[in-house]
Amino acid sequence: MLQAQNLTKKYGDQVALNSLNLHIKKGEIFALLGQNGAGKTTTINLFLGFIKPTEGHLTINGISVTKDPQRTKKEVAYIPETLMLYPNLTALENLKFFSALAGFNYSKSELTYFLSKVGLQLSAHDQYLAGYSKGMRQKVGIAIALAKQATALLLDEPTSGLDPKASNEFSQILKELSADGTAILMATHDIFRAREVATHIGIMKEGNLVMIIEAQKISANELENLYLKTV
Ligand SMILES: Nc1ncnc2c1ncn2[C@@H]1O[C@H](COP(=O)(O)OP(=O)(O)OP(=O)(O)O)[C@@H](O)[C@H]1O
Repeated sequence: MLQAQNLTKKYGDQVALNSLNLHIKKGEIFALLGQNGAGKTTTINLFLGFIKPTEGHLTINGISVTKDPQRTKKEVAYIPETLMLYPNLTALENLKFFSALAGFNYSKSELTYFLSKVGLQLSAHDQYLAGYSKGMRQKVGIAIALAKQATALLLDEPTSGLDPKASNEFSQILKELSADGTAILMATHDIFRAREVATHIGIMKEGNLVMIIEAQKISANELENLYLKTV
């Protein structure tokens, strides 16, 4: 689903990402861990087509991101740390707008279904986003991903600033999405959350993916120790 082969990004002499090989399959959640500047956001931005690789190839659902960016943009949904939604529109209006941009014209009951599926209570659907908490806005972001029928979801530090309950709820929604077949790539600094939600964890250091771990095979403590030894 999400595939990178020898993917490299350089800024002059600075190697932001060095020959990354990665394959995230349908239904997998891959969490990227690593210190500031390790190359996590660079990886996500390359998949989004925001930046171009210096070398290597990357595909989403078999489609080349560099050769056919318009098609790959339709395949992915993106949730950054701070989601850019319209504060003066309601959740329903935001969802209608962004799904229309992706070419979908949903009825109100379909839009309501998506917002309810991500755990937004009915009374909030008609409220302006200006009054939403960060956790509620992130849920609207996931609803947009659902409405877009995205095959892959990319997230950059999505739970940063969320309280533990909101973060837990968000993780449960990610698990449901992956169970429905979405491939998920997530950059995070939250080791505990990564172990809890991901199927695979990659540790990055200085532009290199130095280790891939199956999340179920390691405890949170072991992962933290491994991380501290590695970075
Ligand atoms: N536009 C740019 N010009 C020059 N160097 C850049 C640019 N963007 C990123 N870099 C460099 O690439 C490297 C990787 O950065 P990246 O943002 O991918 O790290 P990160 O792992 O996401 O870090 P953080 O945890 O702080 O978000 C860093 O050394 C960074 O300074």
